[in-house]
Amino acid sequence: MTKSKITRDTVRKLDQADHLNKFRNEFYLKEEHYYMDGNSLGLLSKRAEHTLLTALQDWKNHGIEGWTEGEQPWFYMSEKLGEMTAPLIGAKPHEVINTGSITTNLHQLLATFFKPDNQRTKILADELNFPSDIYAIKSQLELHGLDPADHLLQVESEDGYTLSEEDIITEMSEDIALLLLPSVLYRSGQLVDIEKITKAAHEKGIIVGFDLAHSIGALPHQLNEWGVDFAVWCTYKYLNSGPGGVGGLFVHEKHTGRKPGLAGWFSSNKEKQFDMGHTLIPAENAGAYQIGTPHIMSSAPLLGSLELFHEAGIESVREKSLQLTRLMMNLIHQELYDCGLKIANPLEDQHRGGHVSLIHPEAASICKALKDENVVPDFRSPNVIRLAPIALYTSFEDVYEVMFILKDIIMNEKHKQYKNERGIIA
Ligand SMILES: Cc1ncc(COP(=O)(O)O)c(C=O)c1O
Ligand SMILES: Nc1c(O)cccc1C(=O)C[C@H](N)C(=O)O
Repeated sequence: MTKSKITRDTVRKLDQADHLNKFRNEFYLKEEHYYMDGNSLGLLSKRAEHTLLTALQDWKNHGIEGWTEGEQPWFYMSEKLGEMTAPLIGAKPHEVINTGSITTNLHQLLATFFKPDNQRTKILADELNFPSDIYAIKSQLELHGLDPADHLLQVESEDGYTLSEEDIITEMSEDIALLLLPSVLYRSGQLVDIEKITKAAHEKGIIVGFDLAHSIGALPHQLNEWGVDFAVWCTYKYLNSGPGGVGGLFVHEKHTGRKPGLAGWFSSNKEKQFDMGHTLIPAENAGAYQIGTPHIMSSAPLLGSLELFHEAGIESVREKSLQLTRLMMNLIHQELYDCGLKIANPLEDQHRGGHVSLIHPEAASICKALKDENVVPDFRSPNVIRLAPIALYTSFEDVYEVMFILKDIIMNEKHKQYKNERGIIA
């Protein structure tokens, strides 16, 4: 933690020295408004707006021919997005495709990779993962006639917020077929060591999948080098593709040719697709794991959004993100030490993702008070306030302002006028 006092002057100097500062103008930010929820839904950029409008224009100008004509031909958009995403996750272009959502892609890849046999019938996961992932695992087990109560193992958390990598490795027994973990835990923001876990699982003959929802666009990955078997993610968080934006998936090239568990005509080799045969000839790349017609209007914004990541560079994004979250934690130590807040995310750079996670017994009412003061946090039941300063559009001075607004709310008990319970969307 820093020793010298952080002042407004300190943070202004950080903003002046910030070479990502120029990207702020690319986004629709409201004046005097502090958006700290880009880990749930990122903000609209002008580039994303432009590529979405271009898709509409292509439809207007070309009708059905838009599949192959126009500025952004729809037939190849999922592959193009995959290519553009590959550098963000350390993948080869043919290992990535944008399609579906996290949950549907997870169903697809569990159907593809989970092949219980006499020896291996179990899936290893953790008790802190997002519910949808666990629901998908349970339904896939049931489709195989396996009872989740016996065949789903969930690594327990000691503190209710973080996982011990050693505990995960200890659970890797001979009867486990597949391991699924989040890269960054959605509540606490803990970053799991993907390389270490993958290596340990492979030594035990276990297939490894990761849910990158809370790390893609916030930090770099090396999925190909680390040998991860498959991964899924959404693009509406740090990648700013908009609500319901297209998801993505990665299948390591060592699995090229593996038959998709859930086939559809968009799993086809593109040259053969319109032969309309009843025997699927799958694409020879990650495209094989698509199912049906791509959702073009939910994919097009990502084209523009990814341009920004290419210009900024994911290493620089991570560097600034760490600086922002470190500043936030330092200000908590300096200004909010007696506000009853506890930092739930790991403090070390190599163990935390892109958001800061604060625990407070009145977290729900504090979040409501923050919203009324033009700060957008999010609340996760029962007691977590998540704050995500985003490298491409949050300034250091924004973080400073937010911390003083939070201090004022708690010290002056402004949150007491709100009910300490969640809203419908938390
Ligand atoms: C870790 C994680 N997994 C899964 C989901 C669900 O994703 P989707 O609704 O896009 O399928 C989310 C967020 O909604 C998430 O944060
Ligand atoms: N996917 C969401 C949605 O459809 C509505 C509201 C929020 C979300 C989210 O993405 C929540 C997010 N995954 C989380 O970490 O809590």
